[in-house]
Amino acid sequence: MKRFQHFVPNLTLGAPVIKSLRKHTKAYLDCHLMVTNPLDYVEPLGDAGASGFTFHVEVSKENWQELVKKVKSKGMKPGVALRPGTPIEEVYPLVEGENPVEMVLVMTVEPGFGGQKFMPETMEKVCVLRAKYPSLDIEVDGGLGPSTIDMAASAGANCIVAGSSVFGSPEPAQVILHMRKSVEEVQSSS
Ligand SMILES: O=C(CO)[C@@H](O)[C@H](O)COP(=O)(O)O
Repeated sequence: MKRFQHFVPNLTLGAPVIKSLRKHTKAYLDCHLMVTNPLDYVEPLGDAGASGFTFHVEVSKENWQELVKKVKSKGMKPGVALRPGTPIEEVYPLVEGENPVEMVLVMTVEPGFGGQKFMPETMEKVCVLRAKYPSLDIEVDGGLGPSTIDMAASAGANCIVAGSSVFGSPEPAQVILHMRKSVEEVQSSS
């Protein structure tokens, strides 16, 4: 097994992958930086054509303002992510600051691996955020699929990250459609 990122700065899915994808698509390329030093990746990812740059609040308490400024200056949308055990209050200053993040990613599993079980207790954070910030983009990531999407959508999440449920399905388009509908239904009823 090879471990990248700390001894060397490479990421398995880093700027070279984004650069290659960008040649073939105009799609929104959402990058979630599960690293301790996100600042080091702003320039390479921006130059490669990333659309969104989400860093973790747990590692950015000292420099989030600088990070947000730099991310915006590279034409990307700044987001902040938090682990299941991190209190939601920690992101408030980043949403309410002079130069705010534009998306909050509430992790619904411990970051690191696909295929984990959705943690329903994280939905309380989504509800609190949605009540406080009606127009904020709220993303959820981990264990999302047809059996969990309604919980996330009704809590107020509007950006859904899904791996196993989509790529493990014989009908990925149907799974995406199902999740999209669930989010749209909540949006049209509120
Ligand atoms: O990488 C992580 C968590 O860090 C995963 O949560 C994937 O982003 C989504 O995978 P599934 O949970 O949908 O398999």
